[in-house]
Amino acid sequence: MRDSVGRGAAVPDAVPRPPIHRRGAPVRPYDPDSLHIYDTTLRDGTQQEGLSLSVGDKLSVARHLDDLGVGFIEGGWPGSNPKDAEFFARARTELTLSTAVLTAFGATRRAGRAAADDPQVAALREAGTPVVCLVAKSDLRHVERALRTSPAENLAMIRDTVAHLRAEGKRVFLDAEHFFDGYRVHPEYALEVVSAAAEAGAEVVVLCDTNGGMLPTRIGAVVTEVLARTGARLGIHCHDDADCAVANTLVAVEAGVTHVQGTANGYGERCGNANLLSVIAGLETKLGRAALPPGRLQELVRVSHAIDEVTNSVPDPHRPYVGASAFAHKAGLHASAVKIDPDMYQHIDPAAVGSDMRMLVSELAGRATIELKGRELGLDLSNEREALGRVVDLVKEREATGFAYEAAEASFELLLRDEVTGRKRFYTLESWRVIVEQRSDGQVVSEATVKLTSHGVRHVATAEGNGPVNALDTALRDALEKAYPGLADLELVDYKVRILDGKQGTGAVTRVLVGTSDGRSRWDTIGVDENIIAASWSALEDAVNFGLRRQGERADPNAT
Ligand SMILES: CC(=O)SCCNC(=O)CCNC(=O)[C@H](O)C(C)(C)COP(=O)(O)OP(=O)(O)OC[C@H]1O[C@@H](n2cnc3c(N)ncnc32)[C@H](O)[C@@H]1OP(=O)(O)O
Ligand SMILES: CC(=O)C(=O)O
Repeated sequence: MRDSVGRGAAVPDAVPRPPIHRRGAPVRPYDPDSLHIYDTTLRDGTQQEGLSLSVGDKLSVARHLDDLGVGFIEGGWPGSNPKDAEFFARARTELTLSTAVLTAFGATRRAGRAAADDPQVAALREAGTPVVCLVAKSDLRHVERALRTSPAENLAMIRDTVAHLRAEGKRVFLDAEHFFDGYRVHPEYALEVVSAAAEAGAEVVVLCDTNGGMLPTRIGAVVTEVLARTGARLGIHCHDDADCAVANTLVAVEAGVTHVQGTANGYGERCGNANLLSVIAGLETKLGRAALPPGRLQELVRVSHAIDEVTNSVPDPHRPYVGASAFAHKAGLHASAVKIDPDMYQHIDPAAVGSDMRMLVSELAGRATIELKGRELGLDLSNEREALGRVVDLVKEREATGFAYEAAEASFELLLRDEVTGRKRFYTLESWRVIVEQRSDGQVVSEATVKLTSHGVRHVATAEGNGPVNALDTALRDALEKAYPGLADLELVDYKVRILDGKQGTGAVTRVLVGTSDGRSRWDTIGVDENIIAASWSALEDAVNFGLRRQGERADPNAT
């Protein structure tokens, strides 16, 4: 066998592959003590620009995290502000955690002061949590320039504060701030910080990439060295400024850390923290480490979205594992392979994290895409090669004129069902008309008239609306409601317009997307035309037709 550049090198026929743990049970059993999953959403997560949580919100996020099964929830910095202090006070009576342990975060004592007399340390003591996480400087430059104290006093601040809190009966973790930057310039001092903390009784020393600029190779190498030279139990806390926080965290685990910190959805200061949800998924599905109690990984998507809801964040569809697009397939070639085996274009089984595979129909689709989409819609199209070809052609033709079916799945479903199960119509349209009138008092009113025939009866309806589309929608439904009273349940809930550049030589076209709800579910339809009202009409007609099909209404056999 020759290689692709013809060098004639021997290539083994079968390259042995490393095991992939993505479908089987984790290799190591769940043991929350041997691998700490430490969430800092309520502390570092709230350092994100634009994110501010009430005490009630914080309690609610804590419940979601506990539901997921993380080992530790850092509730905040009790010495920082009244809200965080109140959180810990209310947590005592209002928060019952089943898997997680609540922790309080704060700094070591101030320079030149006894730990017992430091008000900030007192707040940590009084927070009432069994665990305290201290932040300490481990970069000599920060000791000298930010703390403005001596290297020895910084070590004393660490020892005293850890020992004091241990004597108070607390478990202590220590976040070694700027560890990786400090280690590069003054490795011996950074190691002294780790040893000082561990010797004073810190259970875990957490190496922090505070500025988020590290790359995985560096993290792996430093963790290996620090473990070998200190023997301390190590943790990892990474920021995402170089877009490597999750990778850095996983590499640190492979190098031997047994405590990982991160935030839900990666919220956090500047570019955010390591997304703990991705870290958990990576640990479980790729490294064979059980990060959560059995059965909880399937809650990942739900918990991610629930926390987005509380924090008032728009879920990013492209988030790995939990985003709506994480297992959505658009390219026809991908779909053709996925049809044979979803593993061919998926790095894990979406069900493992509580997600689903989805097919996106667009101009990039092929027959396999449509067949799989049909399967999602309950249609077996495996023996419908010709119909599939027609649908692919229709989709491509229409998308070339401005349609975008991936945003309007209901319109696609109508198109597909028309092609494979036959047209189903509920009325014959005679005409529609809209008048927009400005009256002498300055008021602008819209009035629409729709004329149609359904089951042999002609209906004419005129309606006013606060705009031409609203008037048309009302008139269409008024006209049809006698034949189909169930239409009263439908409501137009979203309306979006986009002007698209025309193809060569033609004018610009308008794409209208309409969202409709029946109070239980929502569907999206599309219309495209040079005229905005005509585009809206098409989208409204699809919305009504889809609603009537969904309600199982009887079609009009004479409708055209
Ligand atoms: C890397 C991280 O993300 S760590 C978490 C950072 N989070 C926050 O800062 C949010 C909460 N912070 C706060 O509410 C306030 O900054 C407080 C209450 C902690 C302190 O407020 P202030 O007393 O007004 O001090 P200020 O914020 O200006 O400066 C921080 C002080 O802490 C000192 N400090 C910083 N790190 C440490 C440490 N690890 N141990 C002891 N002292 C420290 C600084 O030297 C500075 O001291 P100075 O007042 O003598 O100059
Ligand atoms: C402790 C912490 O949040 C950091 O070093 O980034």
